[in-house]
Amino acid sequence: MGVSALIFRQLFDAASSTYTYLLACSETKEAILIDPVLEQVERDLQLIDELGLNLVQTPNTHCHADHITGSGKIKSLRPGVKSSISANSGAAADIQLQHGDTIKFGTLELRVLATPGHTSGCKSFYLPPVSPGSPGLVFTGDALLIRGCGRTDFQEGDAGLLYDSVHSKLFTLPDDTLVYPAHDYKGRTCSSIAEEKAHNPRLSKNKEEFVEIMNNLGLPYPKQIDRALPANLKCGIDF
Ligand SMILES: N[C@@H](CCC(=O)N[C@@H](CSS)C(=O)NCC(=O)O)C(=O)O
Ligand SMILES: [Fe+2]
Repeated sequence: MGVSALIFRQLFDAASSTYTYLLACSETKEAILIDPVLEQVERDLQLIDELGLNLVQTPNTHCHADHITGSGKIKSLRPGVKSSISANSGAAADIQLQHGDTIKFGTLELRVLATPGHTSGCKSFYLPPVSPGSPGLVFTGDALLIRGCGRTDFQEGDAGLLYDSVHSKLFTLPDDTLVYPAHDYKGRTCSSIAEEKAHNPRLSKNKEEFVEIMNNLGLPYPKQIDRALPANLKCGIDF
């Protein structure tokens, strides 16, 4: 399998600072779209069509609190597409993901890793190296952000659990694994496991210090939370 086996695009929603990821198998053209955003569905489907891809699934890393998922709208426009999210997110989806599952697209597959703590249903998606010497990719949702992590003050948040998830499931991946988060608020696009182990100002601390930091973030609630959470429990239908 060569490097060109993977087609990969990182897409951005400026209103919520959310990253959506398009991954496709270059051999079969089967594609998945991780964490689509409702307001960007037309843009993303246009790109998929322009690249000649066949979208099969829209995996969500978790039940988002700051924006509405595009999964429901995509399903209404492309009835063959399946939505997916963690089984213990409480959210409706065609496929309920569990730790250890795989998400297949053509000859490639993502491994589902349970990384709870920001929410109890948070999952990360790991794509092992597609060719010898190339790095794996991990899509970390809000569990691990670049030089940060998801907040733990709502949606079943649990700072100690998040620390254990990141250290046991993400920091044990190969150091050169590229980290692609669900958000960045400072214009950064990508990191690596080695970088985050060394320089993440929260997660490089010990667990006690981490919990203390997380309990004192003092962040305002996301602006769209009251609209986003009920909609995302219904696969992104806005009431
Ligand atoms: N200002 C934004 C929301 C910012 C925010 O709370 N982001 C979340 C991820 S979305 S649930 C978070 O976990 N942030 C951690 C951090 O350290 O910033 C809005 O109003 O939407
Ligand atoms: Fe979140």
